[in-house]
Amino acid sequence: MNATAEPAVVSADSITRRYRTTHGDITPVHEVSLAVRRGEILGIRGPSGSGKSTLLRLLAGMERPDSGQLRYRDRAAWPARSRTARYPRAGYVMPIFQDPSASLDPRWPIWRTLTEPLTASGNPGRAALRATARQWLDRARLGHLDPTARPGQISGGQRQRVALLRALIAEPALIVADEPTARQDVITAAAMSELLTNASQSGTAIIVVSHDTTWLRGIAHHVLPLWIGSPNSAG
Ligand SMILES: Nc1ncnc2c1ncn2[C@@H]1O[C@H](COP(=O)(O)OP(=O)(O)OP(=O)(O)O)[C@@H](O)[C@H]1O
Repeated sequence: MNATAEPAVVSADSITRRYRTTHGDITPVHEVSLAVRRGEILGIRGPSGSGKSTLLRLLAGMERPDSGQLRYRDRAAWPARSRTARYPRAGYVMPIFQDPSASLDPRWPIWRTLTEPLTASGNPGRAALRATARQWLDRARLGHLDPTARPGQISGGQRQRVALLRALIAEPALIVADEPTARQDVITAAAMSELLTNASQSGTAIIVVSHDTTWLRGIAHHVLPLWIGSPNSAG
């Protein structure tokens, strides 16, 4: 099978998500179509309330579209009547949320959070895991952090970088990241760009939401602009 025939890591065909609120129905995601292949980075931008986070939740399989088709590789993501999305394998998608606390266990030291995905296929030992964690922390300009610190003992921006590192170490097929640079300065945002670009060059498909259009244009192969209340497509 050649690269062009390979199915997209994730594709959406006219997906729509509607919420019922006390003020009536709202449809933050309306007939969005896109496809992201191995090694591609799709950027998503749009004004506040245009449905960026909702779309990421749909693409990560955390919420089911009300209509339209979501596919992982060439399989429907949501089997009929299923309450959970169907992934081709465990760890297929790694989401990185705006609030990184959601993906970091407050009781665990950073080194353990980072290297936990590596212990799924055997335990290389605490010293080796700590050394690996330190190497990754260096790459995100976090080499000065105490790897035994808990998430509550580091800053919000540092937590966000730790959440990104955790996702990268897990080597998923797809990363969806919501505003990963929102709390970063220019230098750390550049370090995150480099990490994401390296991951995409190793084959990871990446979907990233950002308000920072300059940063997004620098990193993404395509950018999908969202507006409030209109159909969108990309890929
Ligand atoms: N679970 C929900 N129930 C009801 N309404 C929701 C729900 N989730 C999101 N919304 C509404 O959908 C709209 C889009 O929200 P969403 O968070 O996707 O926008 P966004 O583009 O990510 O915004 P921001 O840039 O401010 O983070 C908003 O009006 C929001 O209030």
